[in-house]
Amino acid sequence: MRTPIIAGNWKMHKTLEESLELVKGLKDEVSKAKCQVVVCPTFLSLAAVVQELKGTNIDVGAQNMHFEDQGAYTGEISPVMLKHLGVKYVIIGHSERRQYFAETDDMVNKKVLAAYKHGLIPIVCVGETLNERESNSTFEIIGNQIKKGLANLTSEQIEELIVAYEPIWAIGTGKTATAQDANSVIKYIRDKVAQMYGKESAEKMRIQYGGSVKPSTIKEQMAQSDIDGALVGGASLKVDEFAAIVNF
Ligand SMILES: O=C(CO)COP(=O)(O)O
Repeated sequence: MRTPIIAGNWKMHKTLEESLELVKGLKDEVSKAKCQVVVCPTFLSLAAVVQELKGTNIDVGAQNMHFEDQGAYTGEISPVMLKHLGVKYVIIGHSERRQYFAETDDMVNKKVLAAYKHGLIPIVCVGETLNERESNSTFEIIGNQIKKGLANLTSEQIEELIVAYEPIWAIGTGKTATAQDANSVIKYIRDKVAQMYGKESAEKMRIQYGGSVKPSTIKEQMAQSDIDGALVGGASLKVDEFAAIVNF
């Protein structure tokens, strides 16, 4: 049995004060959640949010990081820095990073390896554009992202890793993939990983769905055979909505 994991990706939202207000509100509301709960604030709020959530059932993740330990990379944050803060997860290869900051599968792979080097658990995002979906290349695109992004890992690392399947056309648009469609792509991801690392490890790996997840969509999504959680954007910015999702 895979324990469900639901994470909030706050993207570039919330000042430090607003971040603290959100997690203070969330603490009690999600204390009885049956899934693992993660929030991913901006870098500037990470330290304070980690402190505020000590002793609660909410873990903290970062939204990105560099793959080097340190160096002349102006404006970047390293895995060492995240680990020292008490951050547990890191989102890698979000489609917005790929689209606006030119992240490639090769960089994604370097970041995944760097995350493990420093004891962080990666949440690796994959997903197809609307064009790719309409030209029937979803499986090919996702297959390549998985093959390249998850190269050179051990089966133990795969068992800990989290993949987030986020169809790009469903992000922030209010359109969700049907739960059945999402489940079939997620099953494909699991098969692909099974080819690379064996069925046993692939069965342990958790795969989230992301893209306009709301309180009204989560139940059906979580009822699917292979969907093990959600990566939530917009709806993770409000206490009542994120709490309703997590307590699905
Ligand atoms: O990109 C997402 C989470 O990483 C999804 O965002 P929305 O839930 O706002 O569509």
